[in-house]
Amino acid sequence: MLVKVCGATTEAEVRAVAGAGTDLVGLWCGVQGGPHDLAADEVARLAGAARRTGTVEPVLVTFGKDAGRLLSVVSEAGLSWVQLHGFQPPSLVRRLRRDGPPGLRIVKVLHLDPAGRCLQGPLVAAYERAGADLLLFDTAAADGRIGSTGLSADPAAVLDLAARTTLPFLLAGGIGAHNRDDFETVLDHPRLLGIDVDSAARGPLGTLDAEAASAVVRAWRGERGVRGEAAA
Ligand SMILES: O=C(O)c1ccccc1N[C@@H]1O[C@H](COP(=O)(O)O)[C@@H](O)[C@H]1O
Repeated sequence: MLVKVCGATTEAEVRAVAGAGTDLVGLWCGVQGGPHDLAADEVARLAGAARRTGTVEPVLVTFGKDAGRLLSVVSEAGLSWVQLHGFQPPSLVRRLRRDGPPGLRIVKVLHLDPAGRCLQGPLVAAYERAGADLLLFDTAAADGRIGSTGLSADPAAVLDLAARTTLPFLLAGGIGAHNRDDFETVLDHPRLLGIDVDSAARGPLGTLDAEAASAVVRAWRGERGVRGEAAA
C-alpha cells in the first residue's frame, strides 16, 4: 500500500511526512492561487529535502498545461514523478513521456463528481494510450472544485471507473484514518496501488503533521503493512 501525502511547503513538513512512513510527498507548482503553491526553486529545494530523508520521493503536483514549463521544473528539481491534477489534454501526457527524463512516472488524475461521473470520461483511454503510468481517482465538488476537496468518493463509482481503465491507480478524496473500512471493496481491487491524502494528514495548525499522517498510514496499511514498492 503506497501512501502519498500532498502539499508540503516546508522542510519540516517533508520530514514529518517521511517520519510517518509515507512513500511520496506532493509539491505543488502551477496551482494558481493554491495555498500550498511553490515557485520552481522551492520545489527543487524541498525535493532535495525529501530525497535526503532516504525514504520519501517528491512528486510534482500541478494543474499546469505548458509542457516546456513542467519539463523545466522536473529537470531543475530532478523529479521522477509528476501528477497532472487538472484538465490537461492527453497530448501533454504524450509530450512528457517523449521529452521527460527516462523513467519519469506520470500520474494522470481522473475526477469523480458527486453523482459518480468521471469528469474526464471520454479521455480515459487516450490518457492511457498517451503513456500515463498510473491513474489517480480523486473527487470533484458539486461546484466543480478539484484538489483537496476533503470529499470521499462512492466506492461503487471508484470500482466502475477502475473497470474502464487498465493501469494501476491511487485513491484520493477525503481519505483518512476513519474511513478505511468504507473502501474494503476497493482495497481488494488488484490494481489499487495506494492512497493520496491531503486534509487528513494535517494537524490543528493546518500543516502536514507526523501524528496525523501516521494515523492514516496505520489505518490504511493495516495487515497489508509494508511500505509501497513504488517508492524505491
Ligand atoms: O491539496 C490540494 O489542495 C491540491 C491542489 C491542487 C492539486 C491537488 C491537490 N491535492 C490533491 O487532493 C487530493 C486529496 O485531498 P483531500 O485528502 O481530499 O484533502 C489528493 O489527490 C491530493 O493530491
